[in-house]
Amino acid sequence: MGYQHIKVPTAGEKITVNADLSLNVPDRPIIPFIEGDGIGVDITPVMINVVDAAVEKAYSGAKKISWMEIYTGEKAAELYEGDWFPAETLDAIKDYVVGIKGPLTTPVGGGFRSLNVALRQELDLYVCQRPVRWFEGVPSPVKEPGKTNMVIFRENSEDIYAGIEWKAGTPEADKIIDFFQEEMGVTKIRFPQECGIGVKPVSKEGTQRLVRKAIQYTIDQDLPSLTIVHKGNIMKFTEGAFKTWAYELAMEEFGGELLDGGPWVSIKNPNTGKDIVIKDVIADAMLQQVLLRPDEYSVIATLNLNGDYLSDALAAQVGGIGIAPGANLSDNIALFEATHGTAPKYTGQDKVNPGSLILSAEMMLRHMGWNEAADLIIDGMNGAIQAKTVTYDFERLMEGATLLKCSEFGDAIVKHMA
Ligand SMILES: NC(=O)C1=CN([C@@H]2O[C@H](COP(=O)(O)OP(=O)(O)OC[C@H]3O[C@@H](n4cnc5c(N)ncnc54)[C@H](OP(=O)(O)O)[C@@H]3O)[C@@H](O)[C@H]2O)C=CC1
Ligand SMILES: O=C(O)CCC(=O)C(=O)O
Ligand SMILES: [Mg+2]
Repeated sequence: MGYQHIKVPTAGEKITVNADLSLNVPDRPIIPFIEGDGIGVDITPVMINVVDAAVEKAYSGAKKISWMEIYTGEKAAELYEGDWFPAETLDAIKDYVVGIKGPLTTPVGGGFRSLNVALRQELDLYVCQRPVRWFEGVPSPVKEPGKTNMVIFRENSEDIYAGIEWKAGTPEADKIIDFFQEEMGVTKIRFPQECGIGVKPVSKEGTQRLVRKAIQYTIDQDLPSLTIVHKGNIMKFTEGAFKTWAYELAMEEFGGELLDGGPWVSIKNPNTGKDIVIKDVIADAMLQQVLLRPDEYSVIATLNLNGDYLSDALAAQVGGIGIAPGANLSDNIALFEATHGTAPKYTGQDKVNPGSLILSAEMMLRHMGWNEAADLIIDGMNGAIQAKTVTYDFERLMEGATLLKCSEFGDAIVKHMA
């Protein structure tokens, strides 16, 4: 395919997807990447160096990634004459099926809508998978951070996060308010004048495709429980329905049985014969549960906004969003990205922690079946942290640590690859 600005590497081949959704990964796959705005300029080159070093060390030249830069955000706007979200970026991700991105800026309270959310929506990347684990030695605000080991499955296409909203005072907002009041009998809009309106779509299909992935992951990884997190006591037909549909799926597709009359459900792991408990917790209570009793939670399935809040909160528990990785997944496309944003005050200072994006790349290598290279990244990360050679976010909380720049932390990870 001919692109306007994307330069396809001359060496390398596409990863392709088989009918059973497994991947064919050539020894020289072309991987598209978006550098990202703000600190993207700092962390993305470091991520690429670390991944290249791990792949070289693991396979001695027999495998190598051909990186292909694609553009969204500020860099795209410069290159594509004001187009922040070029169509060929989407084409490239669809075509190459595995990619990685740095963070992208979203203005608050006006301006354009989130490009991160737009990528998820346009590519129907309906799972946002965010693992939360502690690396020994990382400073944490809790006493026993090692007890926090969870994987969040955040619904990535629906909810109030879909961006269906109208500004206060516009004819559109007034029209919706009139409709609610005059045709739907709504009397609870406290101040109908100058009132913004947002819509929260939550569907059975959207819920169940997310929960199906979360349950399958719990089975495949031989984990003990899945917790549905919702605010269904208040938002009955959106968050409450999410809970109901999640339990229904566990019963209907995974042979679940009610525990003590329900609503908790038990399913059997078909691979190990062990029981898996499917339970639910209301979202506000969950925020205190994960702090006080983290070892009772393993896999979490939740709605888009809850998942956004919970992933930053849990990241803080194990050392902060400097090392919180993530993946956006559809059935055949995977776009990996850090949990954090563009941290604009640090742009270009070679200062921030590249760990989040590096660990996102580690997830990408596992997705590709390159586990040896992924293992080296984990070894390198462990080694750099245990040597107390870390970026500012850890250094300021550790005793006797050496402060490294972003790029130097990347070098330390490479040095400590076993
Ligand atoms: N997926 C994406 O691309 C995302 C994009 N965004 C966007 O990013 C922009 C900025 O958002 P903001 O709310 O400030 O959140 P950020 O996640 O960008 O930053 C908040 C704080 O988190 C810490 N932090 C973030 N990244 C790192 C890192 N790599 N290493 C160490 N510390 C880090 C810093 O803390 P400290 O000040 O203590 O040093 C920083 O000030 C917004 O436009 C937002 O929409 C936000 C989230 C996700
Ligand atoms: O798109 C954005 O700007 C923010 C997204 C975000 O916070 C997230 O997905 O975790
Ligand atoms: Mg977030």
